Amino acid sequence: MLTVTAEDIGKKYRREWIFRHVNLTLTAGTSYTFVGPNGSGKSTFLQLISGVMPATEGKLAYRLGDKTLLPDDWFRQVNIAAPYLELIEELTLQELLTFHQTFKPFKAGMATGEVMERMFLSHARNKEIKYFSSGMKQRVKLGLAFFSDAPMVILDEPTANLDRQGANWYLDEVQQLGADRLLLIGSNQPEEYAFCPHVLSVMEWK
Ligand SMILES: Nc1ncnc2c1ncn2[C@@H]1O[C@H](COP(=O)(O)OP(=O)(O)OP(=O)(O)O)[C@@H](O)[C@H]1O
Repeated sequence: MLTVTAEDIGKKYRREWIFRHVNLTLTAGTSYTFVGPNGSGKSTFLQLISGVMPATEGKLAYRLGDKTLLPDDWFRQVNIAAPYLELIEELTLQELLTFHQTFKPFKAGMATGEVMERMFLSHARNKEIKYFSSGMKQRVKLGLAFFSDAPMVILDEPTANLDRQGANWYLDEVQQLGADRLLLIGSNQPEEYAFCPHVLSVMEWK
């Protein structure tokens, strides 16, 4: 089981502390949602937790069972879908999924065709991502996060750009993530995380 521990972490941009003295342990097998108004620090916190951005102070540790992982190995544990992460626009969907699989395989037994079906995007397999609508791109981002094989899934603003049908698809798939996963969500939309047992406000870290 994956455990991520934050010990007294804080993040400062220029002279402004976004949050400080954050202590928590996130354990696989459940989900956590981080809420707060625009600009409160949800995305910043999730980027710190995923290891893509360093904290200004404090310590972050990933443990798999009793083994502490080196930061270089953290990215293998994380699937992340977020507005600031771009897809490779020049590739077709088929090419993107094939490329993605070379560094992060899909869950056991899933081929690219099945992944496209689960995204409801099989009809667009030969279309370049740059010609996808914003909602189609969001389905690709979420699908990569749902169906790639890693113990932690981070979803920042998961239903951004999705229509009602897309939002229902998200709710259906997110609740099918394995019971051994660690799911982290950044959200301002209660319907995105109604199922989530742990809701934490980043405003409490100011
Ligand atoms: N690269 C950066 N340089 C300077 N300040 C930044 C940078 N990135 C974010 N900030 C600031 O950090 C604060 C937190 O931003 P963040 O994007 O984490 O908030 P958020 O809660 O995710 O907001 P939203 O709900 O609008 O997505 C904001 O005041 C923002 O202006």
